Amino acid sequence: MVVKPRFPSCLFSLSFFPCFGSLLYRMVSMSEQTSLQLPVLDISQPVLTTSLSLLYQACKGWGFFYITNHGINKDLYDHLRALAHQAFNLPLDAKLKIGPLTAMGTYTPHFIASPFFESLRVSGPNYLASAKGSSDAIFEQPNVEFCHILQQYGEAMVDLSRRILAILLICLGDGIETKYYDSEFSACHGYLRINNYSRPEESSMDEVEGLGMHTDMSCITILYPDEMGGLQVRSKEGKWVDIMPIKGALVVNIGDLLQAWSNGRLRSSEHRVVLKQTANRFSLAFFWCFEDEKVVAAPEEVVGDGGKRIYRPFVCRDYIKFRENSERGRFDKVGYTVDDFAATQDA
Ligand SMILES: O=C(O)CCC(=O)C(=O)O
Ligand SMILES: [Fe+2]
Repeated sequence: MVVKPRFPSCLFSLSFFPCFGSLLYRMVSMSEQTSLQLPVLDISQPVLTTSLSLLYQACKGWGFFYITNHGINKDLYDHLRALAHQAFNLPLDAKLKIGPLTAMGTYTPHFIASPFFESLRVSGPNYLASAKGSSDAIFEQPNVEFCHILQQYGEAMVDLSRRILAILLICLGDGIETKYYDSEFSACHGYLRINNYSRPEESSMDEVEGLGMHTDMSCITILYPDEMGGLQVRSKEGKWVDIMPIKGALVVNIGDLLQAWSNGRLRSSEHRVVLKQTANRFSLAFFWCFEDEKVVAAPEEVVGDGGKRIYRPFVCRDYIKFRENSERGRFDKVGYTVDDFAATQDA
């Protein structure tokens, strides 16, 4: 049987790739070795009902999966990477002209999240205006190419986010997508974080944390990963497992807002980035979020008959403020999550 969600192009088929955690081989004994199998959704193909249950299992267990045939080609990514490289290579005082927090964009310098990480944020819905604000602040000449490519990438991510979200709602049960997609998710907005990682050549450490353990404050995150790898997810038992990059695939993960909205049925997992090589690492993380004033509350049908509500309803903005106040300058520590903010005694 084929399920037809509202966006015809969001139909998908699914396969599995085994992902063996190479780091894990050094960290745990042989008997504890874990191999992680995450579903790979071909987002251009019809969705089979059997595939939905496999996807749901992955989202419940790990909160991560891959998508292919997503329409973002490697040339676009390479081009964006080259242009972003020019921006990150500018002197610090030029980059600081963007932020830390301006209406247009945000630049996060080294030593905020980690000594090895800096990032540039481009916000929607007008990705062109946001990119232009940053670009005009840092480049001496207008950089039209940089702005247009960020606009193209941002808009493509919005479209993908909507399609992925519709599929995830279908996973949550009959009629959930039809009843709640428009009423709950139509005012969602997104932003792109361009992540640039570098570690010093002279470090004697085998590996360093490029981005400390955290959960994402999104409904979903779409990641264009670096082919060198380094992304790791924390299992429920607390073990770190590699999310290996797959050629041509994007990585999707569930964020805190969807975990709360789904009453914990979709998992927002802790993850981090480890740097094993001295080469520059680059990733594009797109966060699809509820609007600030949204009251996040799991609907009755999602909680299920006789189910207990494990989060109290909360305003999205209040959670973001809680996270910002709790985590400033301490990204390297165990971050707070939506559980710390809104879990009820039934959690
Ligand atoms: O760079 C990566 O692979 C992951 C980045 C990430 O987790 C984030 O930006 O929230
Ligand atoms: Fe993340």
